[in-house]
Formats: sequence, structure tokens, C-alpha cells
Amino acid sequence: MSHDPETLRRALLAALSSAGGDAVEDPVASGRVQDLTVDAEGAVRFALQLRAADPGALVKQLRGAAEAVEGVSSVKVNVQLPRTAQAAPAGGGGLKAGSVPAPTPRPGILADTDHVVAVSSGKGGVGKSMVASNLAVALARRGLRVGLMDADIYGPNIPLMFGQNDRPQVVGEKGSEMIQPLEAHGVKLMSLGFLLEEDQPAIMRGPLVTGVLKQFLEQVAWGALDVMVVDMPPGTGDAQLSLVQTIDLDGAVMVTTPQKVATGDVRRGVKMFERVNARVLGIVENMSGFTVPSTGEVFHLFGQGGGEALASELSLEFLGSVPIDPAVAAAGDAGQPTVVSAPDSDAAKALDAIAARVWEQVTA
Ligand SMILES: Nc1ncnc2c1ncn2[C@@H]1O[C@H](COP(=O)(O)OP(=O)(O)OP(=O)(O)O)[C@@H](O)[C@H]1O
Repeated sequence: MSHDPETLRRALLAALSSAGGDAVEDPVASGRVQDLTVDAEGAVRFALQLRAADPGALVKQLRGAAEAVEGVSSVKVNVQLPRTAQAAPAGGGGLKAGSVPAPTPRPGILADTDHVVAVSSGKGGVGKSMVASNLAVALARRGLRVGLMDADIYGPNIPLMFGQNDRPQVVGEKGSEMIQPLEAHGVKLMSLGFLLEEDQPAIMRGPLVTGVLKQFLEQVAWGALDVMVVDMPPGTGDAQLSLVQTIDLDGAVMVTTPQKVATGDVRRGVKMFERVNARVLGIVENMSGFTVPSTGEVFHLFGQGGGEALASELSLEFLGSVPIDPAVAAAGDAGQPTVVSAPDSDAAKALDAIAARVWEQVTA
């Protein structure tokens, strides 16, 4: 049965108006639902401007209400997060002239994923997996459909950070089986760590790495996602380069610590992304300083300001800094990313603001 787009539009606006319930001001009347379009096939798109006070489930509720309208075949919500003071852009706005690839439909791999963001670092141990995990969970808590792929197959940390070590299920007919991602804290997860024995090291050569990851991307039943976060292998070698070429990124977040040596590695990482025309969204400085809880005194154990200086030198956006916080390490070990385990900590607030800014950048 075909539906007149204008009738459908009216039905949609009515459904969206009341979808948030009493706790939320009517999202249509308040002008936060924008650019609603319906095509002849019943494919619906609209933008939703979130506010800081909105419940995390609001996007889901609105999407569900739209999907329930008769005649609607699919729903895409372009979620716009509230601006955060902490994540105000600095430096050159994150873009290098000429390095932005034209937006192209994602062919085959991740066809149902709107945006793909890689989290990368020039070297190991700087907190890349920690940033990737918290980024994914922070975005999921704002109602987005989020996937997290642990592509750090040399040391897959994501299962530990999410407290997950079950083996994923394989579903579907013989010959077209798909791996079902696990889910924790609202994020769909896949990691080579789920498929390896605990003490089995994942030592592979470059081409094998790419093969395994490509298979991951093709054979995992991710479903429709607003954003996929990819925890990249550390370093800037061939494996990383070919992975970047395989996944058609929206952009990369570079994680560094404040030391000089670490910023040198990031420089190489940024060059790698530029070589394949992938956009670098900006730089996150992790382990920026330690505040003594009893005195408030701050110790810059690993130096100070390296990430910000590097961002400005490379004309990249400085996305924010995450302090050293024992709660961050404890959260990782306890299987709960910090934005869940200690949401009021400075580290969690910084990570949440970074997530909001990253989303703003990929949807701008
Ligand atoms: N801001 C922080 N405060 C305290 N501990 C942190 C912080 N950031 C990271 N850590 C801890 O440092 C360790 C390394 O972090 P993580 O595994 O995220 O780094 P990585 O760059 O992904 O490392 P690898 O290269 O091994 O994958 C973890 O134990 C993590 O909990």
C-alpha cells in the first residue's frame, strides 16, 4: 500500500510530538525536530537537536515512534548533540585543506553504518582503547546506535574493558553465517579477543591482519548503526594503513600523552591518515596530570601541554585532555568504562565532552 507523503508527514509529526512522554517538552513544537523528509518509499529522515537534560532514551523513543507509523519503511535520525563548553574548537578546526574525502555511500562493508570513527595512537599504552571505549559508551548513552570494533588485534583490550569474555554466537543459514556482536553498556562489540583463547597471543603479519579485520567487518551482523568506533592497532605501519583503506573512515581521533616522544609518534600517525586522504578529527591528550584528592595539587607526571601544542602546530583541533585518574584504571579492570563507573569524575566529563565534539564533527 502506498501512502501520500504529506499525510505520512503529518502522522509522523503527531507521533514524534508525543513520543518523549511528559518528561520532555514536545520535540516538534519546540523546533527540535527539523528537516523531516519522507520519500515515496516511506524512508524517513529528520534531525533531532538534543539538550543536555534529555533522557538517554529519547532518540530511541523518537525513532521507535516514527518506525511505528504505518507506511514508514525506514528511519534515519541525524542526532545533534548539545554543545559543551569544554569541547569548544581550538586550533585550525580539525581540517587540512584538500584532505577531506567527498562523502560517498559506504559500499558493501558497513553499508548500514552512518559514520565510522577510528581511534588511533602512534604508539602503545597511551590509553587508546580507554578513549575508544568511553567514546562509544558516551555516544550510546546519548541514544545513538553504536558499534565498537576492537581492531587492536595485537592486544585486544576491549573484552576486558567491557567485562565481556563470552564467545559470540554464529547465526544464519549454512554458507551465509554471521557473527552476532556482543552487547554491553548499550554498545555492540566485536573483538578478536572474543575469538581467541585467553593466553593465545594474536601475533600476525600485516596481510593476515587486514584479512582478519576485513572478515570481521563483513561477517559481523552489526545491524543499522549511527556510528562505529574502531579501536585501531597502535603504530603507523602497513597493517594500520591498509585497515584505514579498507574501512572508509569519516575521521580519526589521535590519542597521545603529553610527553615529547609521544607527540612525535602522533605526527607520524597524522601523516599516515593524510596519505590516504582520511580526515583527522583532532587530538586527545591522555594522562594529562594528576590531582591529589586531599590537597587539590596537580602533578604533571608526564609533562604538560604537549597535545595542545601539537594540535596547534599541525592545525588540528585539540579535542580535550583526560587527567590521570585511578578511577580510569580501576574502571578498565572492572569491565565498566569510566563514563559509566564514575560519571562525575573529571576524566568522565572530559571523555563525554570529547565524544560530543567528535559527533558534532562527523555530522557537521
Ligand atoms: N587517564 C588515565 N588514568 C589512569 N589510568 C589510565 C588512563 N588512561 C589509561 N589508563 C590505563 O592505562 C592502561 C593502558 O590503557 P589502554 O589499554 O587504553 O592503552 P592503549 O593505548 O590502548 O594500549 P595498547 O597499545 O596496549 O592497546 C590501562 O590499564 C588503562 O586503564
